[in-house]
Amino acid sequence: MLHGAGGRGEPPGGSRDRSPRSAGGDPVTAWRAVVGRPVGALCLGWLVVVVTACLGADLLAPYDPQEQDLTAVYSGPTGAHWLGTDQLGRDVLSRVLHGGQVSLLVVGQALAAYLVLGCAAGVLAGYRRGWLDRVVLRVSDLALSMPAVVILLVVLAIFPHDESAAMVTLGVLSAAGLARVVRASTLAVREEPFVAAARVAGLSTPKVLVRHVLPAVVGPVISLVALVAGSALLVEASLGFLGLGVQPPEPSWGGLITEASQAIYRQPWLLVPGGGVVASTAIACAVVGDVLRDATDDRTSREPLSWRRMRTPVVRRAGGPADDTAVLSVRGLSVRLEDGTTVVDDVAFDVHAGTALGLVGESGCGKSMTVSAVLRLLPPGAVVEAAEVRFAGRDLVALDERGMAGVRGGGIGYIAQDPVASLDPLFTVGSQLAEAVRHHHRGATRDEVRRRTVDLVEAVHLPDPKGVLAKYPHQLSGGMAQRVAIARALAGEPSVLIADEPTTALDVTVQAGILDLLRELRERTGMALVLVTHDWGVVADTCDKAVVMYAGQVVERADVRRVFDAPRHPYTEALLAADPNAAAPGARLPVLAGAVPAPGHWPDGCRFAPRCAFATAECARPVAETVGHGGSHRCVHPRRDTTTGAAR
Ligand SMILES: Nc1ncnc2c1ncn2[C@@H]1O[C@H](COP(=O)(O)OP(=O)(O)OP(=O)(O)O)[C@@H](O)[C@H]1O
Repeated sequence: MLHGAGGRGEPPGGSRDRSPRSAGGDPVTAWRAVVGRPVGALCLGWLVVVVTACLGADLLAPYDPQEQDLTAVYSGPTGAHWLGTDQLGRDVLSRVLHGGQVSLLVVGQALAAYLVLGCAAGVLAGYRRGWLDRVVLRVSDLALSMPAVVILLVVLAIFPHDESAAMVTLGVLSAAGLARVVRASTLAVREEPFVAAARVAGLSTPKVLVRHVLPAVVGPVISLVALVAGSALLVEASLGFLGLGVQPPEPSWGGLITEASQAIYRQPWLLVPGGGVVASTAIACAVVGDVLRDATDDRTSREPLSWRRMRTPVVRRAGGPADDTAVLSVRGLSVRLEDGTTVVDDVAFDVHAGTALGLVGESGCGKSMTVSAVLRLLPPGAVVEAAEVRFAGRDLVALDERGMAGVRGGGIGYIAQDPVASLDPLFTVGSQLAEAVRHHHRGATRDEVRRRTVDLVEAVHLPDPKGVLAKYPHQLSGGMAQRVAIARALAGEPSVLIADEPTTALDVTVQAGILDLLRELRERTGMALVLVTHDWGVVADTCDKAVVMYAGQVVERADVRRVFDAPRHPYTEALLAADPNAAAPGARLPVLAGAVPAPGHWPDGCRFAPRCAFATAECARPVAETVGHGGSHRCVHPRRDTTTGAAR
């Protein structure tokens, strides 16, 4: 049966632009990717030449495909017959071109059935769910389990030599695979806020499907169609070769191969034109499909910060020495994007084994970029500069890409902002956890991998581990998905776990459960935690130290208790005052007016000055970090240190 392959990949690590439209669903981008790769362009060019030549056979073929010349049988290539002649002296080039018309027509019929049925069933099942979804899944299971060749033989027994009937049947049977892929893409896109918004806006279901859902699945579909076209062509040629398809003297590519095989000792050359055109066209379809799949694969193109886009260059710069007692110590870390804007500026922090560090700040302050820079998982074109990133005694700045690949997941685990989006909708939890276990425990037996996946699910306290392993990501609640994401991050037994907003999308009770789990894992394994958050409640509950970021810089760093009791930077103070967790019932919640300036528009002096109630002319000068009393701040008018009484 003809199945398109779905690529597998490591989980994405980023958070920006989750729209499936950018998930490689854009056909223009996909075709550009094909043309941009020499092998893709070559194969696409070959397909265009073959299809055009066959469609224009009436004009291009030098002879009538049936015209015989018994004085020139088995002639081999000559000036008059470029590809030679066959046993009846017929021109082989003309027969290849006309035969291609027949073969491509029936392949086209198979693809039409494949596309119409696969897309319609997949979109309706994924969008409507319920009984329709169950029926489509059962029917596709049935179709996938049926031996396609036997069914084709039955169809050809009922409709002798009717290649169209056989190929349409093939398309229908193969559509089961497409329906499943389209269903999975539709399931993902139907939960997108823009689809919900379209529904709320009153768009009818067909309009929502055509305008919002179908465009998102176009990318995977065209790559599958190209892959399936190659396989269908081979099936058509095989039917012709077996004498079950188009009958002589009508030319077809399969028939040409049969005729050539009968004259293999007399004129071996004859096998080259027929066999060559079938093989090269099928290979070209497969290569184009493969390149398209790479270009449209969610897992490679969805996230700018994906695990696959990890060739972020790193440049060493001058800066203070790392703290050797910390498991992760960062000094002078900056991130510059492709357009030259700096989004993270000279950040430093330390995390010790068994402790938790909270990276706090408003949205856009550079928290996610900072942790992504440590892992070197940044958007294409971004550059990391660092004096030192020391992890477990190793200098990560000196590591090449191979070395970093070993650190990711194994040494430093990462949990992305959106746990559901980081799980592949096409595979069960079990297969995704097993993939992570196999990656980190090379050589583990099947039983060991299975045991370890169950252990991981148990470690994150998910009830009924076997049931959970059999589930697909869309069957998990947000809290379950987050626990699965944590389990997968634990597969490599990391010594540092970075969690980017691990509780943002969860309700309060589930949030508390996840934080308890992270705390318990830290205590049990001695792993260090870095939590990226804008929620002071998470910092208070889970962290030992806090690093407050504003406009790409660290503005304050101290023990959590100290930050809560006596914040030194006015930004920290204002952020704490605006924290709803600490608000007095009935009292108005103070609001921090204004917004974080965008990168590239940062003031020269203190970046917080335009929003600061205590700013003076002094603040227009660059402000250095002041270190002391177990912390640091970057302010010329720090708030009173109530723990010592010092104004500065
Ligand atoms: N892929 C990207 N391309 C261009 N700019 C980006 C990209 N990702 C982030 N930025 C910019 O970098 C800056 C820092 O973003 P970052 O995501 O690190 O902030 P954050 O503090 O983690 O915010 P949030 O809590 O919203 O994730 C922002 O101004 C953001 O617009």
